[in-house]
Amino acid sequence: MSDKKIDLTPLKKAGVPIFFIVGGPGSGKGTQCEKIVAKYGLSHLSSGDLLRAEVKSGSSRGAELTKIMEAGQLVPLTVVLDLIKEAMLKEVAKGSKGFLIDGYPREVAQGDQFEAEIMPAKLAVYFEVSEDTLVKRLLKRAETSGRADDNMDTIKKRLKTFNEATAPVVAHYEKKGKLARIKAEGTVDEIFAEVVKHLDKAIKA
Ligand SMILES: Nc1ncnc2c1ncn2[C@H]1C[C@H](O)[C@@H](COP(=O)(O)OP(=O)(O)O)O1
Ligand SMILES: [Mg+2]
Repeated sequence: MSDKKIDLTPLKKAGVPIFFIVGGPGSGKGTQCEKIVAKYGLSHLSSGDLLRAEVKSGSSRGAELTKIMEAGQLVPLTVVLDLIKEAMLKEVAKGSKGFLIDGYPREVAQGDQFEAEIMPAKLAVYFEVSEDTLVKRLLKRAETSGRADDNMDTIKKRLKTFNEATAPVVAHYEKKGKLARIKAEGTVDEIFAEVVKHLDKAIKA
């Protein structure tokens, strides 16, 4: 995966807007992205979904990735970035209007590498939710998601990883003036109304 060079020319030429979607596990990234896709027709790429698909494909990295994800840790940067690049190229070939990169960057270095190799993001959208709410939502999701990481033990580890590695991402984009901080404790529609305000402004700019 990471040993083959990926030609990013078509992606760079397309020059479509890119939005990072950031927030703790269970903050509603996937839920809001679905609504954004319906309204704006952007391509939604969830780094977690890409990794889970890689695991399912039975590739040689699958078993290793499973171990890392079940420990609630972060997968190596180049692995995730390559998966994202390949998925973005596929979408560009289909005429993508822009991207929601959901669950990424998980750490500051991931964002910097993405922007250096691909293109700067327009905005990082951050869903701010208390830990209590995150845990409640994840335990509820666990009833139906079938996800190996939706259990109390892994949830605790994911929250720790989020607080240590991902919280600095928020500060990083805030400093650059590229953060949309959205209080995301309300209903799905209330939160979406806030999302729309930020996206409309960013897409016009
Ligand atoms: N505003 C909201 N209020 C209540 N529950 C919400 C919510 N937004 C999402 N949920 C639910 C849906 C899921 O079962 C769970 C986690 O949402 P998700 O979209 O899968 O989060 P993420 O992709 O950030 O991990 O919480
Ligand atoms: Mg998600």
